[in-house]
Amino acid sequence: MERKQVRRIGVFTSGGDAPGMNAAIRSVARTALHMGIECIGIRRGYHGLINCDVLPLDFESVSGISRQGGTMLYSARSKEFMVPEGREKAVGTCKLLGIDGLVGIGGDGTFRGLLELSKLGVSVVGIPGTIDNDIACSSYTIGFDTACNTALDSIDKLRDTMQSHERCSVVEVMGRHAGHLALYVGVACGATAVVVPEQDIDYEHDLMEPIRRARLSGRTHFMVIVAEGVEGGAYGVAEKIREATALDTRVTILGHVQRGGRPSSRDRVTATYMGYEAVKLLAAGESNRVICLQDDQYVDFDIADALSMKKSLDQQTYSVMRALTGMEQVRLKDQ
Ligand SMILES: Nc1ncnc2c1ncn2[C@@H]1O[C@H](COP(=O)(O)OP(=O)(O)O)[C@@H](O)[C@H]1O
Ligand SMILES: O=P(O)(O)OC[C@H]1O[C@](O)(COP(=O)(O)O)[C@@H](O)[C@@H]1O
Ligand SMILES: [Mg+2]
Repeated sequence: MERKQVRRIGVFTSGGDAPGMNAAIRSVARTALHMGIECIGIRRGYHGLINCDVLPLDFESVSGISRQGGTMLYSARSKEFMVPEGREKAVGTCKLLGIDGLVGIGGDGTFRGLLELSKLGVSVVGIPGTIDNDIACSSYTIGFDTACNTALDSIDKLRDTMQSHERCSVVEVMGRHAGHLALYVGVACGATAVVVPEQDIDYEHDLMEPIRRARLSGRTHFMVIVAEGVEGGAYGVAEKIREATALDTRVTILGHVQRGGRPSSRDRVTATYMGYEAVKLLAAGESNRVICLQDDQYVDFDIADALSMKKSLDQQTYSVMRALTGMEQVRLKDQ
């Protein structure tokens, strides 16, 4: 059977925004135009798809957006799309506009939505865009690098005042369910300890002892990084430290500041490649794929397979962090 020609595609951003999403939008629009395909921007994620909130994209309308944080198409979390009636309306918009394929830029939730749309006959491709870096089939998600650098800028500043006042800083980094960002930031800032939801720790051995050892060797300020998803969050961890060590402890929740700012070169370039690959797949008649980075290569993966995998914490990075913070030394001495 002859394949239907792809003449018009849609692109949208969904879930938590991430620096680099604009570069992905630009790449999708320009690659499509380059291939003779029309590109329609859908605003406000699945909410916009349900309500036909659209913005046709031409070559000029995506000019100069790569250097901007956020997303020119806005992002949203849509409850209506979670029920079949909402999804039927979204399919109705695709039919009304004659959309032959959709590129969704977002995280795991967005991909679950794409999978549902594909079951209703819409061709879909996902691009991983989230500062959480929690998509199992891809070693990298757009926004992670910029978010790490933003967190580091703040932590470097915090260090100055913590050093002056000889305090213990407990910094909460984003990640509802994932500690990738916290771990990476912890290694980069030379933290005293890092606490993530994926790894149980023995607070006395893994947190209080490294602090005491550092104090004994002359250090008078401490930096503890906590992922948002850890039970009790940064406040819970700070309370434990205060009780066990009587240190003057201060909590900083970095929050949404981590999601903003000018995207780094890594995020812009990765987003550009992924946008290009996504359109190529749709144009070739493919559907139900996620663009991934694996061993420095851009590859694609079945969405259902991608969603069935859970991304575990990088054990090499975790081991390096433990060795350098002193968390591991305490254990070895005990054995
Ligand atoms: N299981 C699902 N079925 C259909 N749509 C979903 C599903 N999970 C999430 N979505 C849609 O995707 C949106 C974004 O998901 P969310 O988890 O908030 O962000 P992210 O895509 O960044 O992980 C949700 O608001 C919802 O509209
Ligand atoms: O913007 P909101 O709704 O406050 O959500 C905050 C959450 O979004 C994130 O920034 C990104 O998560 P998603 O990519 O899954 O949307 C998480 O790190 C954070 O826990
Ligand atoms: Mg998510």
